[in-house]
Amino acid sequence: MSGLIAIDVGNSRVKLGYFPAAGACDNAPEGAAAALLPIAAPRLPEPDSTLGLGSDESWDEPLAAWLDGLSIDTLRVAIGSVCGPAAERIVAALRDEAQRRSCEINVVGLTHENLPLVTRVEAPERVGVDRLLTAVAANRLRRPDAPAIVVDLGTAITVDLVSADGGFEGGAILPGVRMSARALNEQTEALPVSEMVELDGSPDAVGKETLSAIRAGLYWGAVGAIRELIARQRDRLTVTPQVFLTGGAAPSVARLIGGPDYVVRHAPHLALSGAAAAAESLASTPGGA
Ligand SMILES: Nc1ncnc2c1ncn2[C@@H]1O[C@H](COP(=O)(O)OP(=O)(O)O)[C@@H](O)[C@H]1O
Ligand SMILES: CC(C)(COP(=O)(O)O)[C@@H](O)C(=O)NCCC(=O)O
Ligand SMILES: [K+]
Repeated sequence: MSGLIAIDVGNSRVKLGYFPAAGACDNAPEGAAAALLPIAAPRLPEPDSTLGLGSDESWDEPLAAWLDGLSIDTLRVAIGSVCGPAAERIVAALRDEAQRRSCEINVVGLTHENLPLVTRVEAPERVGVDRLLTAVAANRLRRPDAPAIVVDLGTAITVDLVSADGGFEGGAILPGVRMSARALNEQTEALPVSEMVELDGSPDAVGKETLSAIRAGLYWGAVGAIRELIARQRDRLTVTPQVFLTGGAAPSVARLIGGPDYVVRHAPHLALSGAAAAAESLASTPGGA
């Protein structure tokens, strides 16, 4: 059995997902649900199992344990990266594992050039491939007549527009929650660092001491910025968009982003699923991987 290992290399974490059926097209929905989807866009592949690796952790043990649980005889890998050193590290770790297990390894790097996605931006090669991968995934999730807005709350926060014809139109980039927390600490004399765990749950907007005030600002600042960007992107559209939310900070803000005229869906593995969808489309392209 081989399946596919999709990898999304971000600036904070490397995310791996195992897709046992990637390459096969047996997961398209039937009946009424199928009528809601474009013919060329079967349902989004979902990972059976995922692994997240932080840059300051050791990777060998968790990676070996995760691979043991998959019982695969070939490492078929599709990788999308916005952080070169972490990408090199994970590919080296996988090659070591392949050698140790005497199994074949095949790594495909995903770039704007081999994704099933039209980009309407000035320099597609400079757009983070994670943004493009989530757009590929959004094209598998959205109704064929509806545009999508994809919000990725990672190291940075991105809010991107995918038009109803499936094109990546660009979007907005702002500092992520942890990055903002660190900047407040590093660039002032008096402000402490607010740890991420302290952002779980909605803080009171009127902080009664410094840390509570920082928490209020970071949390509601991110929520407000995202809501404003969605509203402004939505203003350009004639059809109500579907909004998809992903990334490390998505669970804590998901329920607060919804607006009066759009529906928000939390999709935890959007970039991984987009990478699996891209690998599927490459495998079905003559001359593809
Ligand atoms: N409990 C939390 N509350 C708010 N934000 C969080 C929390 N946990 C993680 N984050 C945010 O998620 C980011 C990591 O998300 P991730 O999607 O893995 O990033 P990347 O793709 O950039 O590596 C952190 O930088 C931080 O901003
Ligand atoms: C905006 C990003 C830093 C987000 O990365 P992440 O938060 O997922 O680590 C990444 O997509 C990137 O490096 N982009 C390059 C510039 C661009 O997308 O236009
Ligand atoms: K990301």
